[in-house]
Amino acid sequence: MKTAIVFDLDGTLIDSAPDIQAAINNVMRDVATDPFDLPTVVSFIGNGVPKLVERAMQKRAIPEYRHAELTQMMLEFYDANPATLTRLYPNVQNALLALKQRGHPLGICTNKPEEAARKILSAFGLDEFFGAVVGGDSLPQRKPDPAPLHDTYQKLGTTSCIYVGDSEVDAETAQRAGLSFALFSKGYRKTPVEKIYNTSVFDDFAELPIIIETLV
Ligand SMILES: O=C(O)COP(=O)(O)O
Ligand SMILES: [Mg+2]
Repeated sequence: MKTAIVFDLDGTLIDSAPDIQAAINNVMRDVATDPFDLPTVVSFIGNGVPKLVERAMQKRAIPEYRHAELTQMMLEFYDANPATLTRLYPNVQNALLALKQRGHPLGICTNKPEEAARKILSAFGLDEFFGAVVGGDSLPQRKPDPAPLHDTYQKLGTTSCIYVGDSEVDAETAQRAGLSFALFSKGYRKTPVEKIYNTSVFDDFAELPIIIETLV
């Protein structure tokens, strides 16, 4: 069996921050507090929706007891418009096609809720590329716990896997899973590339198929 290539979603295949910003700012409007600019929202992304809401609440000094309610609100706003302002990064489609044609099983391992992830993939016509989609709410554990990543490539029927992601969380997940990690440098990371665990770094998806061939 060929090596599985598993991808993170937010900040890796898709630039989704503008839709996430719109949803969290709808929540902020409903609780009568100020909206967030895009860089601030980007700094909240990476550990899933409940954590994003927690970070937003801390910034606006909203009392903790409202967390479940505001998380539910966020999920509803986001689910209504998960792919309105979201864009694929350049050359993603061709890279997926090239990897698929070479026989690599492809999967998604994201901290985004699974249903939203599936909706976005289908909105961009990418759903048929992926044999497994594991979200932040698919298992009791979420990244950086390695369990969702192990689950993704096991669902693809392989034992070898390369993870492709954009963040510190993805790097830690791959490292804890004992896997190679290709870091997309143009996503939502907060730390210099040199300080993030990786086996390879790329800034354009046109380079990815070649990088993968050197790693397998
Ligand atoms: O939902 C998040 O916070 C991050 O999602 P990702 O794992 O696809 O980057
Ligand atoms: Mg990401």
